[in-house]
Amino acid sequence: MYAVEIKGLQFFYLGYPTPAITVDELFIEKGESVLITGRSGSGKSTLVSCINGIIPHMTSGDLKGEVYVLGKSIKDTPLSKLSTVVGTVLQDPESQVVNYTVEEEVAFGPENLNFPPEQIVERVKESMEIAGISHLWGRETTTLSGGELQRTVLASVLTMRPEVLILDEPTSNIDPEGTNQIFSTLKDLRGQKTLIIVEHKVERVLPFVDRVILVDKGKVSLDLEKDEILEGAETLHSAGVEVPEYFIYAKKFGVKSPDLDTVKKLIVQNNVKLEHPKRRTPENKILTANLRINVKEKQIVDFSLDLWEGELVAIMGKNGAGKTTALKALAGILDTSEYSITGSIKYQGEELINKPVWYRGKYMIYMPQSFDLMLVTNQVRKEIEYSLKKRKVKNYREISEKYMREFGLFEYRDRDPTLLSMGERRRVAMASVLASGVKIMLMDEPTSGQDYSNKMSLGKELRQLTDKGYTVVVVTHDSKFVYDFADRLIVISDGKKVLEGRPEEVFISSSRYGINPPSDFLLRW
Ligand SMILES: Nc1ncnc2c1ncn2[C@@H]1O[C@H](COP(=O)(O)OP(=O)(O)OP(=O)(O)O)[C@@H](O)[C@H]1O
Ligand SMILES: Nc1ncnc2c1ncn2[C@@H]1O[C@H](COP(=O)(O)OP(=O)(O)OP(=O)(O)O)[C@@H](O)[C@H]1O
Repeated sequence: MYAVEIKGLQFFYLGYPTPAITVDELFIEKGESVLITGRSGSGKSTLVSCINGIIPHMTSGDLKGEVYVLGKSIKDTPLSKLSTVVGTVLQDPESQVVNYTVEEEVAFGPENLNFPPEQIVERVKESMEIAGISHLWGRETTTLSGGELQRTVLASVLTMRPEVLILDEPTSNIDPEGTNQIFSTLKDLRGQKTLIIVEHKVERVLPFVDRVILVDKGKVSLDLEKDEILEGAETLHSAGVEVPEYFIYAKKFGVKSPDLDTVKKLIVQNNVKLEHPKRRTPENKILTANLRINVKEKQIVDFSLDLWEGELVAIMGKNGAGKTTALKALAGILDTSEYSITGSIKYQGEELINKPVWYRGKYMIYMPQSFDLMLVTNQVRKEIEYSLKKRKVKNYREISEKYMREFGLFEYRDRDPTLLSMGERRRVAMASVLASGVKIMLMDEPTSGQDYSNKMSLGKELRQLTDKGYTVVVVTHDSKFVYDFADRLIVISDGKKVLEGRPEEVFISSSRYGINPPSDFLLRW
């Protein structure tokens, strides 16, 4: 029996004439680990929704063909039954968490199925251990960091002991070291578990899978054994998937398997010159901050930060290191009834530590991972004018037009921003932030869940902003993005700054803090 068997599948979302996914035949063996990759919107999530039964049980549309999971037809099996054989960790963990404490959340599935209490406790302990969150027993789910939340969802799926486990972009919020630990553990369960991992970043997941499937424009366009990956490198790259540079060189040099050391030797032998990306050294320091943040007597951040005009600074660190808390404290949006914040935040000499958020908003703003949370109106034009009017800018119509043109939004000026693509929504949010007059953008994980081309556009847009003198701080787990675009990298561990410098300087010793250097850096080092 196959773990997954698909024949003649087509799915049409309600009201759409073309199918979002078409698969003639696809078989996944029991115990196999498969990576499903492809650019944003290619149909990956639609495909996995047809495997876990979200389609057709929770999504309206027309499903043609057959999908069997461990012999059960997804059409004829209710979701409550399917959830015991196939578990899914979604990209957006917040939407999946419903309980007050971590252990309640993890126990939720087996409790609903009326398992005996001793069995529930045993399963909860086991899955919290696998997900690396045993220390979070008793914690309220609303106080968790993004990565801790994603691990909680993973544990809650594992308690059902599903034979097929689907992870939709599991590395988007989990730090690289954590991702490796989780995948290694899951791989040890081989033979018992079938793993289906949806991910844009092939390199991250490749060590843990047997097979790579590319979905492009709603169809499976490559289905390769891991050893054949180089044959598909260019196809993957042109389908918008992030493929490391050494794969492309390996293919050029006729190397059979993508081995970084072999490729490095050949680069030297062939006299290929590879440089690090250009960094800039800005001159005007604009901000000096020292922050100590406590919650319930426990110090979670003790951090100093200097910022210069026109630079792009990246902050990296393990899950729970204190990155989000530090950014929110700078912007003045941490709830002071819960967190105690002391220290100093000086913007061009002016002390802001006791100033309210609206006042600091003149200089800096916190942008959450989901830009959508920042959109307040139903028209692109109004969105940008709103920021200008708040600042009482008189010629707001003219200036808003200027911003819309700059951000390539003019043709969408009358559209509802929430109905635009992710890239377009991001540009609306950035334009309205700049229209509000800020000089420093504090961006929390803007690279998370973005495909390669979206990340490249984001990097280029941020570069254009820094060229104009804006300062951008980006919290991210994506070391390739940092290597490609940041001028400076700061690593935080346990709330403290432990490394700082140009990305290529920091990556030399970042592994000890759980940050794996990107292979593009290693190729040049
Ligand atoms: N509920 C829906 N109703 C209508 N169309 C949808 C719905 N969900 C997805 N689509 C469309 O189906 C196509 C495939 O989307 P899907 O979410 O499967 O892509 P994806 O490869 O998983 O993308 P991402 O990497 O961004 O998650 C896209 O064009 C998308 O706009
Ligand atoms: N209200 C709270 N009560 C207890 N602990 C808290 C509270 N708020 C934050 N923490 C803890 O403080 C630490 C820092 O959290 P923060 O969200 O800043 O981490 P992060 O570095 O942004 O992590 P991630 O990469 O997972 O998003 C975490 O261990 C978190 O659990």
